[in-house]
Amino acid sequence: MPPVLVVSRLAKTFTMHLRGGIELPVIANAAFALHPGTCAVLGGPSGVGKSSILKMLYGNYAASSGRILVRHRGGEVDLVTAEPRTILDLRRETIGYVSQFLRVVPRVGALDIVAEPLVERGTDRRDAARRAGDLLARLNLPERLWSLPPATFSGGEQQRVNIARGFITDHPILLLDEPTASLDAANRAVVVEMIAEKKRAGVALLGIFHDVEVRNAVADVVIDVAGFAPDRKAA
Ligand SMILES: Nc1ncnc2c1ncn2[C@@H]1O[C@H](COP(=O)(O)OP(=O)(O)OP(=O)(O)O)[C@@H](O)[C@H]1O
Repeated sequence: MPPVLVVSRLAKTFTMHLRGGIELPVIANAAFALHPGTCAVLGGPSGVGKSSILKMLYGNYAASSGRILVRHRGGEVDLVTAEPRTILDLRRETIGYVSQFLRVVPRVGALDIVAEPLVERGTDRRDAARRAGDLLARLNLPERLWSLPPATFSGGEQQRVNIARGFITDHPILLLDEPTASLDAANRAVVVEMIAEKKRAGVALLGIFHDVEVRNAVADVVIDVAGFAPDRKAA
């Protein structure tokens, strides 16, 4: 199967504008590809640039140079040079993202937060709510919490709402930033199973997992981000 996303010669240098413009090279020459039906994992020690890569792939951080070619609407888009509206369209249609923390919307209940991405894409509100409920039940979120805004939920409860929201759509590419960090063993196992289902559905996943057991259970390939480190002597 041809890849759905190809990264080549990707580099990121942060410029610290409030520190006299100090340049901090983090990634030089990253190269890898994501394939349908597989889960790749970004590996390497803390601070090596795993989150920075994930954020560039979602368009949150601008790359300094290189290419991120994504198969999108039957064509190909380079995320590095794409217009903001193209990036928004990519997020709508092609690239999903489960962040580490839920962005809580005041006064919106958990079930509606999970259903929202489907409603936005035109799914009937009742069907979307049913699918949201199925996911929340699967992730063991007590039904009495479904109508409440998650602001007061525990860290693990918020993370499960976030996972349900990220998994409810059918994006062909799914980025996962430590989705199991605050979960207990039972719920980690549910997420591992949900990732396996996405793979069977042909989704290409890329994630950061500090939990070794989860990583071993889901990873088809490990991308060693330390191999993309800039040459400090030359920098
Ligand atoms: N917005 C930013 N501005 C300046 N420096 C940044 C920014 N984001 C990340 N960095 C720096 O880039 C380097 C890589 O950070 P990043 O979060 O990508 O690493 P990581 O491999 O995901 O680490 P961890 O495993 O600890 O989460 C760090 O030295 C960090 O300080």
